[in-house]
Amino acid sequence: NTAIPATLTAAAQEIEELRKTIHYHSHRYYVLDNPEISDAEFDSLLRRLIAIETAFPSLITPDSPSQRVGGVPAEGFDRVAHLTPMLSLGNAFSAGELRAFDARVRNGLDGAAAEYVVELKIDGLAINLVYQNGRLVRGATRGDGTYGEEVTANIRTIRSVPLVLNADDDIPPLLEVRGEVYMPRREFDRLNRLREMSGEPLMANPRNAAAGSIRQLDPKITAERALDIFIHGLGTEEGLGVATHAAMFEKLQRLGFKVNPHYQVFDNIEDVIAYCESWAEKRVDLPYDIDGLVIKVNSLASQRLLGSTAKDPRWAIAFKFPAEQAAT
Ligand SMILES: NC(=O)c1cc2c(N)ncc(C(N)=O)c2s1
Repeated sequence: NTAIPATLTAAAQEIEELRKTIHYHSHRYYVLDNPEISDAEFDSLLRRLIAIETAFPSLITPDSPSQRVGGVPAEGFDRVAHLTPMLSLGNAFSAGELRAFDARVRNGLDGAAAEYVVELKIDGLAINLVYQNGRLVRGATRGDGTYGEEVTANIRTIRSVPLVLNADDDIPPLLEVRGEVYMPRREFDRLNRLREMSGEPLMANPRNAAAGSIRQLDPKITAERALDIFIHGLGTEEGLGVATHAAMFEKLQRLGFKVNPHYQVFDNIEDVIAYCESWAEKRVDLPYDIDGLVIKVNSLASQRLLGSTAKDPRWAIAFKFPAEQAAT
């Protein structure tokens, strides 16, 4: 409980150091799930930052870790245009349909063999994030793919969303990324137990709960929900400098983004099929819901060659598990 700095300059200096330290430990805890300090030590750093910012409010910036707890409620959500439209995905429901997808891809690449990245399809809410010079400037829902709802204040409350990017690697001046916001099943159960005790209607499933939490007008309510995110795609970018989807994941992780660890690269569709089918059972052990897997051509140049239809990319497809039989 050392004294609050006496001057604005000293306060700005200590705030800058505190933000760097808090950002580092927040990344280790929420993104890497590998903290170096105790929760108590982390909380005391955050309390010190908030105390100094309270004494010097002119030093508060939107990307300060103190802003995670949510700002003032919004009247409504503005409509914003995504820099690059967010496409949907074609679906495959069988191994045969995946083989057909592979044949189309190889045909589109004049017979060249294709390398695929296979990722879990998170059952959450699609979100678009824009970073300018390494700072989060906007978060939006998918909407109709071209326009979405501006929910930046709510996105800032998600601890695994970096407010500033790690400077260890060269930071692209402009970066638009897509991900899936989800509610871990344990958090969903916790919230429903609270609702049960207070006689409120229960939430139907984690996906609806995540969507409802992101669409709260009051960010303080969003901040009380332990939402999480996995970043899985790129929109507009300047200077990212990667040639494959897998290299993009490595770069995004170095920049501080949370990427789902279960992605794998395969050089043939039979291995892709085996991996997809192995998750039909394994998924029950995950702390979040998935409704399938997403298969993407790994080479970004090949993705560009294959292009997209008005709706979906020709270089990606979802492998869907049979829908859960509704609990009767
Ligand atoms: N609609 C889409 O394009 C996607 C939707 C999803 C989703 N729900 N989860 C994961 C991924 C992924 N790993 O790419 C994608 S891609």
